Amino acid sequence: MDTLQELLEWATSHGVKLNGIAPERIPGRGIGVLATRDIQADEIVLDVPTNCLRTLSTVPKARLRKLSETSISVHGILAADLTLDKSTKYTPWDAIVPCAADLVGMPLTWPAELQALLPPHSRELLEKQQTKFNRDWAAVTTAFPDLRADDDREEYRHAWLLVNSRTFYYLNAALKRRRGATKDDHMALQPVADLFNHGDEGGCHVAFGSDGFAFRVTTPHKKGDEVKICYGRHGNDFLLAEYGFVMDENCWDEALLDEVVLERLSERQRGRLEDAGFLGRYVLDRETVCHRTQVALRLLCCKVGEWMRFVNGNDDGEASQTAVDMLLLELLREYATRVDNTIERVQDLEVSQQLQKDILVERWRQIRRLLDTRIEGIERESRP
Ligand SMILES: C[S@@+](CC[C@H](N)C(=O)[O-])C[C@H]1O[C@@H](n2cnc3c(N)ncnc32)[C@H](O)[C@@H]1O
Repeated sequence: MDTLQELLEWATSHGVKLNGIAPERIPGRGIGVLATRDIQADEIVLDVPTNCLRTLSTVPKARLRKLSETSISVHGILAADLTLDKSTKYTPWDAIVPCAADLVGMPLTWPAELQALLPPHSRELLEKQQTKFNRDWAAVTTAFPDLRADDDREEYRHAWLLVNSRTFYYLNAALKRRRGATKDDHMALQPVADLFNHGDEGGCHVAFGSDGFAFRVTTPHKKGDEVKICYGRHGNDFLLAEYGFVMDENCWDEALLDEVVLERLSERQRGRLEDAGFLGRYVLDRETVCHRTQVALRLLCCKVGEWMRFVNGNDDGEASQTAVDMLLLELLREYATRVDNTIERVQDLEVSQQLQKDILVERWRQIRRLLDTRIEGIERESRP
């Protein structure tokens, strides 16, 4: 029998209810969920009862006790449980989750040379991930000293990435009891529900209650349409770092301009911005730059008094807007040139797999398009 069919039979026997949907393999997106008939808005298409979830409460007690003596995260515990579980309890699920080759898009698996060429926001997220992963792995090897070989680390990293990319927000008594647990720790794995791919808008609304999770479509779907959920309002830098993919159409996409903006600022100017709460996180979205960018650039275009009045909301910035726009144009063009150079460097790298390079090049091209859109906008607006 097909592995997806086996998963469905197993899930159904555990109380999972599918209504008008079925998982299918979709080129470029692994497995996804398709409508098997026309679906009306507001229909519940999937119910996953609590007893089907993999959470802290389903980790065998002895294993959980050993791991809890370390400083491991909930994420790390769930990954350790996936690695150490040799029972047949979840065999149908194990058979369909991505294998190592399917996770090559995840930057955590990339060679350092390629990681170094990620856009700044993705790089920042990756560094946090690396720190968290290293801490979790150290904790696992403290609790289970036999797990030390490189192969074990690879296997654990694979499980850790699965948890990273397919858990849902969940809260139960065990999590409430756990000392120091934060929202980030409220994680549950859900067989079948974890097959929904991400869409930037629409799709399904996910409701979590004491009985489990219910997935309700928010818009009508035609038979054969992919039914998606939104993992959050994430730009492509985030999707790349956390999920290993990017989307051409993403209404939440944005690029970080910190590199080119911060370089222009003196120590003193950085200090002023820091004091005012405006140092860094200069964002360009699909339409314009954020207020933080306007504040930072204005410091380079105005006298300090005028800048302070703008920061305090006592000046609308109209008088300095043209100068700010011209400076922004210069910076965007400069960044566009750097993006082109980075694309060339990625393409010239010999250490990584073609697929990894393709994803990264695609991401930089998306950033280039964001820059071009704004560059053309300013050029158009500034024409007499
Ligand atoms: C929760 S799983 C979804 C099911 C997954 N496609 C599978 O085969 O198991 C999340 C992963 O699916 C893939 N994915 C989700 N949404 C996607 C999209 N819109 N485009 C491409 N890949 C996507 C990414 O690899 C992501 O890490």
